[in-house]
Amino acid sequence: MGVLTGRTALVTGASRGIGRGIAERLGRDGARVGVHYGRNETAAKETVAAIEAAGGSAFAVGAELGLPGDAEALWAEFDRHADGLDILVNNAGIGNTRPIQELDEREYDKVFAVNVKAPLFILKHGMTRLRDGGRVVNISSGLARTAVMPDNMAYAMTKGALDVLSRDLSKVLGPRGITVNSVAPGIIDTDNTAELLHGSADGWAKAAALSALGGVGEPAEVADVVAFLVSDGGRWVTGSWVDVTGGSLT
Ligand SMILES: NC(=O)C1=CN([C@@H]2O[C@H](COP(=O)(O)OP(=O)(O)OC[C@H]3O[C@@H](n4cnc5c(N)ncnc54)[C@H](O)[C@@H]3O)[C@@H](O)[C@H]2O)C=CC1
Ligand SMILES: Cc1ncc2c(c1O)C(=O)OC2
Repeated sequence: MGVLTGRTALVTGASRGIGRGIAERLGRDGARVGVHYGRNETAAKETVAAIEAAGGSAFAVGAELGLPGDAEALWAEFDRHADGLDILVNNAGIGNTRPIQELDEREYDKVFAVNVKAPLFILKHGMTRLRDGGRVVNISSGLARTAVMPDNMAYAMTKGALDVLSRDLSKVLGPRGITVNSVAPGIIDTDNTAELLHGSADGWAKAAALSALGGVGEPAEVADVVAFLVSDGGRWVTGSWVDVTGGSLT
């Protein structure tokens, strides 16, 4: 019996990276996990298989985000597998945008559609499916609170907006005992940061130097904090912004 036995979770963008790490952890803790993906069904099925191989239960939920009607399409797909849920993790996101000098309206609209609009409407349509006492975690970024990478400003702006969603929605859902928090990773070793970390000889060392702990994070380090917030132990933490940057903001 895990601490989440009997709960149902949905993790968006769980086919790889941080989302996959969170999905695998919640599965190990006993939750039945909806593994959402945009296009890569094969990778999502690998995540489902990994959860099952570890003794857990999971199902894949396909829906491309950033398009009109995306949230309703996601829930229609989710409803085929489960009757309501206890835990929603909005993790899917586009991790990089070009510097303001090169940014065009298309790129701006896309990153806001995926990183801000989709979580808001996933929550609007998911609130009715989320059971009382439930949990919402939105994956933000340390960049919402530091100007260390101003060339990625449009991306950072989306996470600032997402943090306001976490804060204000905590008041809306609080009366139902549902907590809503942002979890903000620093640099984590994923496909999204492959160019930053491995694209130059000193990429990894420069990234590690940003953190007080002198390292680069792994998806499991984010997943461990999410696992706490969604457990019973996290019941009095809501509307909060949890720094999981390894001390990159100090
Ligand atoms: N890797 C890092 O250093 C950091 C990542 N983050 C955030 O963590 C979250 C996950 O990032 P990573 O695992 O690093 O990235 P990743 O690029 O490896 O994974 C992103 C996930 O989001 C999904 N996704 C992206 N666009 C989508 C769309 N249009 N429709 C449906 N799904 C879509 C992808 O399918 C993928 O599963 C993102 O919200 C990112 O902003 C925050 C801080 C640092
Ligand atoms: C603190 C910090 N440094 C670098 C990066 C992020 C971050 O949060 C991020 O989200 O993508 C790259």
